Amino acid sequence: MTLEVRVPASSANLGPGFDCLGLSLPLYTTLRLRPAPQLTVVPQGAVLAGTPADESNYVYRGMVALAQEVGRPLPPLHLEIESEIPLARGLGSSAAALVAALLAANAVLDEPLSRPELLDLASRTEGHPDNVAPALLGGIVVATFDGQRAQPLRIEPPANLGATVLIPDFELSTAEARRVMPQHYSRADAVFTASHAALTTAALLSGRLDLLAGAMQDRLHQPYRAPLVPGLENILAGAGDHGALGAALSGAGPAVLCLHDTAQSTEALHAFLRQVMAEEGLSGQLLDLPLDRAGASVTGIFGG
Ligand SMILES: Nc1ncnc2c1ncn2[C@@H]1O[C@H](COP(=O)(O)OP(=O)(O)OP(=O)(O)O)[C@@H](O)[C@H]1O
Ligand SMILES: N[C@@H](CCO)C(=O)O
Repeated sequence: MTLEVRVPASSANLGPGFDCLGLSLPLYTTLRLRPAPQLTVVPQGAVLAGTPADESNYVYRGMVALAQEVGRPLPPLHLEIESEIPLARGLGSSAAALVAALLAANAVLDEPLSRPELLDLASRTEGHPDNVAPALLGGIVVATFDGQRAQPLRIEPPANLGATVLIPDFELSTAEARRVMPQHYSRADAVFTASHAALTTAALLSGRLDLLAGAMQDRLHQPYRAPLVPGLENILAGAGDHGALGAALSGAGPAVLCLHDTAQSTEALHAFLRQVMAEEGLSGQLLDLPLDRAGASVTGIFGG
């Protein structure tokens, strides 16, 4: 019998909610596992081509981290991993892989950790909760993290909230996109960003989508990351004039998230994004997606 864990992509920050706000998107990482005489790791499909097929695989390392946390060894396993989430694009591929690993190891070891403890461990491993919390819980999540414990609050997405995601063909690692950020900020930039993050969260919670364009402004990370993402400044400045409710760098980038009203056509927004891509010589894909509301799922049985 096989255990299957499926975890959605996520878009972190939503502009000003750096390291604390994110939403879940319906592209999935799927992990299937069963007992085996010895460890076998099989990455499947084009997205995971080139990822390690041994104990150094990120998913297996996540499983080992949970086993160490609870002081219990993992049995030998056969793991199959596949993913629809492009790597290092700002769509939470590492968070989905980690959450899948922790849920799988927890199931194999008879659930030693609760869901809140799993979120704490995932947040400690990633360093912030804004991808792992929506990956686990689905929907939109705001979360604090003190270095040990995360406090999430899940927000049910407004019914008509959709995402248009521009996914460039190039990779940008989160580590590199964090290196370009300053260590210190002016009080004015801190107040600007905190107030806009609070308004973004309140707008999402109350369904005031008309406030998002003004609310999703940030002075903490996007201005510093813009040189790494051709076209970002133009998209942030112009998406609202082409039907977007708000726009932001997705996670650490280079993907860009535009929120839209699903009752409205996204034709003008796509035309605008394609025009920016052409001006910048940028190749990539545009996807219209609903939000994922269910979060991670675990089905099947390990063993037997
Ligand atoms: N399913 C997977 N199997 C193996 N390694 C993976 C998998 N998913 C992600 N990774 C590893 O995580 C790296 C990407 O992590 P990174 O934090 O840089 O970007 P991201 O998670 O895609 O984007 P962001 O954190 O900005 O949303 C990949 O280059 C790869 O090493
Ligand atoms: N908040 C994180 C998300 C990406 O992992 C960042 O922007 O660096």
